[in-house]
Amino acid sequence: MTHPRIAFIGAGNMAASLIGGLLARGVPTARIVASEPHAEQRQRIAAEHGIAVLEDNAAAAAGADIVVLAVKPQVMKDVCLALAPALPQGALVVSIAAGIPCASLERWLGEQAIVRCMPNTPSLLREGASGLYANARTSAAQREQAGELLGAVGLALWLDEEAQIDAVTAVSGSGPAYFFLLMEAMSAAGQRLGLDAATASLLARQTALGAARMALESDVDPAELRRRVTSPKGTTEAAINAFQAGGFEALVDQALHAAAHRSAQLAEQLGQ
Ligand SMILES: NC(=O)C1=CN([C@@H]2O[C@H](COP(=O)(O)OP(=O)(O)OC[C@H]3O[C@@H](n4cnc5c(N)ncnc54)[C@H](OP(=O)(O)O)[C@@H]3O)[C@@H](O)[C@H]2O)C=CC1
Ligand SMILES: O=C(O)[C@@H]1CCC=N1
Repeated sequence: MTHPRIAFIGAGNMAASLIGGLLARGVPTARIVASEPHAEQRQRIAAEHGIAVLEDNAAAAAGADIVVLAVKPQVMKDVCLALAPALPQGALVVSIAAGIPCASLERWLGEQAIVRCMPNTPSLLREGASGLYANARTSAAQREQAGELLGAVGLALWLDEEAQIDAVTAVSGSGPAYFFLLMEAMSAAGQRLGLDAATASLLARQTALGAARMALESDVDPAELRRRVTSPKGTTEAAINAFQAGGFEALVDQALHAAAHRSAQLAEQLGQ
Protein backbone atom coordinates (compact mmCIF):
# COMPACT_ATOMS: atom_id res chain seq x y z
CA MET A 1 0.00 0.00 0.00
CA THR A 2 1.32 3.47 -0.90
CA HIS A 3 0.86 5.87 1.96
CA PRO A 4 0.24 9.54 1.11
CA ARG A 5 2.92 12.02 2.14
CA ILE A 6 1.55 14.03 5.05
CA ALA A 7 2.91 17.38 6.22
CA PHE A 8 1.86 18.76 9.59
CA ILE A 9 2.14 22.54 9.81
CA GLY A 10 2.52 23.07 13.56
CA ALA A 11 3.77 20.24 15.76
CA GLY A 12 1.97 20.89 19.04
CA ASN A 13 -0.32 18.75 21.18
CA MET A 14 -2.94 17.78 18.62
CA ALA A 15 -0.47 17.23 15.77
CA ALA A 16 1.64 15.01 18.04
CA SER A 17 -1.45 12.94 18.93
CA LEU A 18 -2.31 12.46 15.26
CA ILE A 19 1.30 11.70 14.32
CA GLY A 20 1.64 9.15 17.14
CA GLY A 21 -1.63 7.48 16.13
CA LEU A 22 -0.71 7.33 12.44
CA LEU A 23 2.70 5.84 13.19
CA ALA A 24 1.11 3.27 15.51
CA ARG A 25 -1.18 2.37 12.61
CA GLY A 26 1.85 1.59 10.46
CA VAL A 27 2.35 4.77 8.46
CA PRO A 28 6.11 4.87 7.78
CA THR A 29 8.03 7.70 9.45
CA ALA A 30 9.38 8.77 6.04
CA ARG A 31 5.80 9.63 4.89
CA ILE A 32 5.25 12.16 7.69
CA VAL A 33 6.99 15.49 8.09
CA ALA A 34 6.17 18.39 10.38
CA SER A 35 7.14 22.01 10.81
CA GLU A 36 7.49 23.98 13.98
CA PRO A 37 9.12 27.35 14.75
CA HIS A 38 10.70 26.45 18.09
CA ALA A 39 13.90 24.41 18.13
CA GLU A 40 13.18 22.68 21.42
CA GLN A 41 9.76 21.46 20.29
CA ARG A 42 11.22 20.39 16.92
CA GLN A 43 13.81 18.25 18.69
CA ARG A 44 11.25 16.81 21.11
CA ILE A 45 8.82 15.72 18.40
CA ALA A 46 11.58 14.41 16.13
CA ALA A 47 13.09 12.38 18.99
CA GLU A 48 9.71 11.09 20.20
CA HIS A 49 8.35 10.04 16.81
CA GLY A 50 11.41 9.62 14.58
CA ILE A 51 10.04 11.94 11.90
CA ALA A 52 11.67 14.96 10.27
CA VAL A 53 10.58 18.23 11.88
CA LEU A 54 11.58 21.32 9.91
CA GLU A 55 11.61 24.98 10.82
CA ASP A 56 10.13 26.13 7.53
CA ASN A 57 6.44 25.49 6.78
CA ALA A 58 6.89 25.72 3.00
CA ALA A 59 9.75 23.21 3.07
CA ALA A 60 7.59 20.79 5.07
CA ALA A 61 4.66 21.16 2.65
CA ALA A 62 6.84 20.60 -0.44
CA GLY A 63 5.82 17.37 -2.14
CA ALA A 64 3.04 16.59 0.34
CA ASP A 65 -0.21 14.91 -0.74
CA ILE A 66 -1.95 16.09 2.43
CA VAL A 67 -1.08 19.28 4.31
CA VAL A 68 -2.53 19.29 7.82
CA LEU A 69 -2.91 22.78 9.28
CA ALA A 70 -2.35 22.21 13.00
CA VAL A 71 -1.51 25.67 14.30
CA LYS A 72 -3.58 27.69 16.77
CA PRO A 73 -6.56 29.55 15.25
CA GLN A 74 -4.92 32.86 16.23
CA VAL A 75 -1.99 32.38 13.81
CA MET A 76 -3.86 30.50 11.08
CA LYS A 77 -4.36 33.51 8.77
CA ASP A 78 -0.68 34.48 8.74
CA VAL A 79 0.41 30.86 8.35
CA CYS A 80 -1.98 30.32 5.41
CA LEU A 81 -1.07 33.55 3.61
CA ALA A 82 2.63 32.65 3.82
CA LEU A 83 2.06 29.02 2.87
CA ALA A 84 -0.33 29.59 -0.08
CA PRO A 85 2.32 30.03 -2.81
CA ALA A 86 4.14 26.90 -1.62
CA LEU A 87 1.19 24.50 -1.54
CA PRO A 88 1.83 21.58 -3.90
CA GLN A 89 -0.54 21.42 -6.88
CA GLY A 90 -3.43 19.08 -6.12
CA ALA A 91 -2.60 18.70 -2.45
CA LEU A 92 -5.45 18.24 -0.01
CA VAL A 93 -5.49 20.70 2.88
CA VAL A 94 -6.88 19.36 6.16
CA SER A 95 -7.48 21.98 8.85
CA ILE A 96 -7.92 20.86 12.43
CA ALA A 97 -8.28 24.38 13.84
CA ALA A 98 -11.23 25.22 16.03
CA GLY A 99 -13.47 27.92 14.63
CA ILE A 100 -11.78 28.72 11.32
CA PRO A 101 -14.30 28.19 8.47
CA CYS A 102 -13.49 26.72 5.05
CA ALA A 103 -14.44 30.07 3.43
CA SER A 104 -11.68 31.83 5.39
CA LEU A 105 -9.14 29.15 4.53
CA GLU A 106 -10.14 29.41 0.85
CA ARG A 107 -9.70 33.17 0.98
CA TRP A 108 -6.22 32.84 2.46
CA LEU A 109 -5.03 29.79 0.51
CA GLY A 110 -6.78 30.29 -2.82
CA GLU A 111 -8.87 27.76 -4.73
CA GLN A 112 -8.06 24.66 -2.80
CA ALA A 113 -9.52 21.34 -1.75
CA ILE A 114 -10.06 21.70 1.99
CA VAL A 115 -11.34 19.29 4.58
CA ARG A 116 -12.09 20.92 7.89
CA CYS A 117 -12.09 18.49 10.74
CA MET A 118 -12.25 18.42 14.50
CA PRO A 119 -10.24 15.54 15.97
CA ASN A 120 -9.34 14.91 19.61
CA THR A 121 -6.22 13.89 21.52
CA PRO A 122 -7.13 10.20 22.12
CA SER A 123 -6.14 9.87 18.43
CA LEU A 124 -2.71 9.15 19.92
CA LEU A 125 -4.06 5.76 21.07
CA ARG A 126 -6.14 5.37 17.91
CA GLU A 127 -9.24 6.00 20.06
CA GLY A 128 -9.95 9.41 18.56
CA ALA A 129 -13.30 10.82 17.46
CA SER A 130 -13.51 13.34 14.62
CA GLY A 131 -16.12 15.18 12.62
CA LEU A 132 -15.20 16.08 9.04
CA TYR A 133 -16.57 18.53 6.48
CA ALA A 134 -15.27 18.91 2.91
CA ASN A 135 -15.51 22.05 0.79
CA ALA A 136 -16.94 21.91 -2.73
CA ARG A 137 -13.48 21.70 -4.35
CA THR A 138 -12.67 18.42 -2.62
CA SER A 139 -12.87 15.43 -4.97
CA ALA A 140 -14.35 12.08 -3.99
CA ALA A 141 -10.83 10.61 -3.91
CA GLN A 142 -9.66 13.39 -1.58
CA ARG A 143 -12.66 12.87 0.71
CA GLU A 144 -11.69 9.24 0.88
CA GLN A 145 -8.09 10.21 1.64
CA ALA A 146 -9.21 12.48 4.50
CA GLY A 147 -11.57 9.81 5.84
CA GLU A 148 -8.71 7.29 5.82
CA LEU A 149 -6.36 9.75 7.55
CA LEU A 150 -8.72 10.42 10.46
CA GLY A 151 -10.20 6.91 10.36
CA ALA A 152 -6.69 5.50 10.94
CA VAL A 153 -6.67 7.07 14.41
CA GLY A 154 -10.25 6.47 15.51
CA LEU A 155 -13.84 7.22 14.62
CA ALA A 156 -14.25 9.63 11.68
CA LEU A 157 -17.75 10.91 10.92
CA TRP A 158 -18.70 13.08 7.94
CA LEU A 159 -20.95 16.04 8.69
CA ASP A 160 -23.75 17.36 6.46
CA GLU A 161 -23.16 20.98 7.38
CA GLU A 162 -20.02 22.88 8.28
CA ALA A 163 -21.82 24.61 11.18
CA GLN A 164 -22.08 21.21 12.92
CA ILE A 165 -18.33 21.39 13.58
CA ASP A 166 -19.05 23.79 16.45
CA ALA A 167 -21.14 21.06 18.11
CA VAL A 168 -18.51 18.39 17.39
CA THR A 169 -15.91 20.65 18.99
CA ALA A 170 -18.11 21.00 22.07
CA VAL A 171 -18.82 17.27 22.39
CA SER A 172 -15.68 15.41 21.28
CA GLY A 173 -12.99 17.96 20.38
CA SER A 174 -12.93 19.45 23.87
CA GLY A 175 -14.61 16.37 25.37
CA PRO A 176 -11.53 14.53 26.65
CA ALA A 177 -10.87 17.47 28.98
CA TYR A 178 -14.31 17.09 30.59
CA PHE A 179 -13.62 13.45 31.40
CA PHE A 180 -10.15 14.32 32.71
CA LEU A 181 -11.79 16.98 34.91
CA LEU A 182 -14.23 14.39 36.25
CA MET A 183 -11.33 12.00 36.93
CA GLU A 184 -9.46 14.77 38.77
CA ALA A 185 -12.54 15.62 40.84
CA MET A 186 -13.31 11.97 41.66
CA SER A 187 -9.71 11.34 42.60
CA ALA A 188 -9.61 14.41 44.87
CA ALA A 189 -12.88 13.38 46.54
CA GLY A 190 -11.55 9.84 46.98
CA GLN A 191 -8.53 11.26 48.79
CA ARG A 192 -10.75 13.35 51.07
CA LEU A 193 -12.63 10.13 51.83
CA GLY A 194 -9.41 8.50 53.02
CA LEU A 195 -7.69 6.91 49.99
CA ASP A 196 -4.09 7.67 49.14
CA ALA A 197 -3.56 9.76 46.00
CA ALA A 198 -2.30 6.92 43.77
CA THR A 199 -5.15 4.58 44.73
CA ALA A 200 -7.85 7.24 44.30
CA SER A 201 -6.48 8.30 40.92
CA LEU A 202 -6.10 4.76 39.60
CA LEU A 203 -9.63 3.81 40.70
CA ALA A 204 -11.06 6.92 39.01
CA ARG A 205 -9.16 6.35 35.74
CA GLN A 206 -9.86 2.62 35.50
CA THR A 207 -13.54 3.25 36.26
CA ALA A 208 -13.67 5.79 33.40
CA LEU A 209 -12.14 3.23 31.04
CA GLY A 210 -14.49 0.46 32.19
CA ALA A 211 -17.57 2.67 31.87
CA ALA A 212 -16.52 3.92 28.42
CA ARG A 213 -15.91 0.40 27.17
CA MET A 214 -19.27 -0.82 28.49
CA ALA A 215 -21.05 2.16 26.90
CA LEU A 216 -19.39 1.49 23.54
CA GLU A 217 -19.23 -2.28 23.47
CA SER A 218 -22.67 -3.29 24.74
CA ASP A 219 -26.00 -2.74 22.97
CA VAL A 220 -27.37 -1.14 26.11
CA ASP A 221 -27.60 2.64 26.23
CA PRO A 222 -25.80 4.66 28.93
CA ALA A 223 -29.04 5.54 30.74
CA GLU A 224 -29.84 1.83 31.23
CA LEU A 225 -26.23 1.04 32.17
CA ARG A 226 -26.47 3.77 34.80
CA ARG A 227 -29.77 2.33 36.12
CA ARG A 228 -28.07 -1.07 36.47
CA VAL A 229 -25.48 0.47 38.81
CA THR A 230 -28.10 2.36 40.78
CA SER A 231 -29.70 0.13 43.41
CA PRO A 232 -32.91 1.56 44.89
CA LYS A 233 -32.06 3.50 48.03
CA GLY A 234 -28.40 2.58 47.55
CA THR A 235 -25.11 4.47 47.35
CA THR A 236 -25.24 5.38 43.63
CA GLU A 237 -28.73 6.81 44.02
CA ALA A 238 -27.40 9.00 46.82
CA ALA A 239 -24.60 10.24 44.57
CA ILE A 240 -26.83 10.79 41.51
CA ASN A 241 -29.33 12.70 43.64
CA ALA A 242 -26.49 14.95 44.80
CA PHE A 243 -25.36 15.49 41.17
CA GLN A 244 -28.89 16.34 40.08
CA ALA A 245 -29.55 18.62 43.04
CA GLY A 246 -26.44 20.51 41.94
CA GLY A 247 -27.83 20.90 38.41
CA PHE A 248 -25.42 18.46 36.72
CA GLU A 249 -27.28 18.10 33.39
CA ALA A 250 -27.89 21.85 33.11
CA LEU A 251 -24.24 22.49 33.88
CA VAL A 252 -23.09 20.07 31.17
CA ASP A 253 -25.50 21.74 28.73
CA GLN A 254 -24.15 25.16 29.69
CA ALA A 255 -20.53 24.01 29.32
CA LEU A 256 -21.06 22.50 25.87
CA HIS A 257 -22.94 25.59 24.70
CA ALA A 258 -20.03 27.72 25.93
CA ALA A 259 -17.58 25.62 23.89
CA ALA A 260 -19.75 25.75 20.74
CA HIS A 261 -20.28 29.48 21.19
CA ARG A 262 -16.52 30.01 21.56
CA SER A 263 -15.96 28.04 18.33
CA ALA A 264 -18.41 30.31 16.46
CA GLN A 265 -16.86 33.36 18.08
CA LEU A 266 -13.36 32.32 16.93
CA ALA A 267 -14.73 32.24 13.37
CA GLU A 268 -16.07 35.80 13.72
CA GLN A 269 -12.92 37.14 15.37
CA LEU A 270 -10.26 35.35 13.36
CA GLY A 271 -11.94 34.36 10.09
CA GLN A 272 -11.76 37.76 8.36
N1 LIG B 1 -5.45 20.22 21.67
C1 LIG B 1 -6.56 19.62 21.29
O1 LIG B 1 -7.10 18.77 22.00
C2 LIG B 1 -7.18 19.95 19.98
C3 LIG B 1 -6.73 21.01 19.20
N2 LIG B 1 -7.32 21.28 18.00
C4 LIG B 1 -6.81 22.36 17.15
O2 LIG B 1 -5.49 22.03 16.81
C5 LIG B 1 -4.74 23.22 16.63
C6 LIG B 1 -3.47 23.12 17.44
O3 LIG B 1 -3.83 23.04 18.81
P1 LIG B 1 -2.84 22.45 19.89
O4 LIG B 1 -2.07 21.35 19.30
O5 LIG B 1 -3.62 22.26 21.11
O6 LIG B 1 -1.90 23.74 20.07
P2 LIG B 1 -0.35 23.79 20.30
O7 LIG B 1 -0.03 25.20 20.68
O8 LIG B 1 0.09 22.68 21.18
O9 LIG B 1 0.21 23.50 18.82
C7 LIG B 1 0.39 24.46 17.84
C8 LIG B 1 1.82 24.37 17.39
O10 LIG B 1 2.02 25.25 16.29
C9 LIG B 1 3.27 25.92 16.50
N3 LIG B 1 3.30 27.16 15.74
C10 LIG B 1 3.12 28.44 16.17
N4 LIG B 1 3.27 29.31 15.14
C11 LIG B 1 3.57 28.54 14.05
C12 LIG B 1 3.86 28.86 12.70
N5 LIG B 1 3.86 30.11 12.26
N6 LIG B 1 4.14 27.86 11.85
C13 LIG B 1 4.16 26.56 12.29
N7 LIG B 1 3.89 26.21 13.56
C14 LIG B 1 3.59 27.19 14.43
C15 LIG B 1 3.29 26.15 17.98
O11 LIG B 1 4.58 26.45 18.43
P3 LIG B 1 4.75 27.32 19.79
O12 LIG B 1 3.93 26.70 20.84
O13 LIG B 1 6.19 27.18 20.06
O14 LIG B 1 4.29 28.70 19.44
C16 LIG B 1 2.79 24.82 18.50
O15 LIG B 1 3.81 23.87 18.64
C17 LIG B 1 -5.61 24.38 17.06
O16 LIG B 1 -6.06 25.06 15.93
C18 LIG B 1 -6.74 23.72 17.82
O17 LIG B 1 -7.94 24.42 17.69
C19 LIG B 1 -8.34 20.52 17.51
C20 LIG B 1 -8.82 19.48 18.23
C21 LIG B 1 -8.33 19.14 19.54
O1 LIG C 1 -9.55 24.14 23.37
C1 LIG C 1 -9.48 24.29 22.15
O2 LIG C 1 -9.75 25.39 21.63
C2 LIG C 1 -9.07 23.15 21.28
C3 LIG C 1 -10.12 22.79 20.27
C4 LIG C 1 -10.76 21.54 20.79
C5 LIG C 1 -9.88 21.10 21.84
N1 LIG C 1 -8.93 21.95 22.07
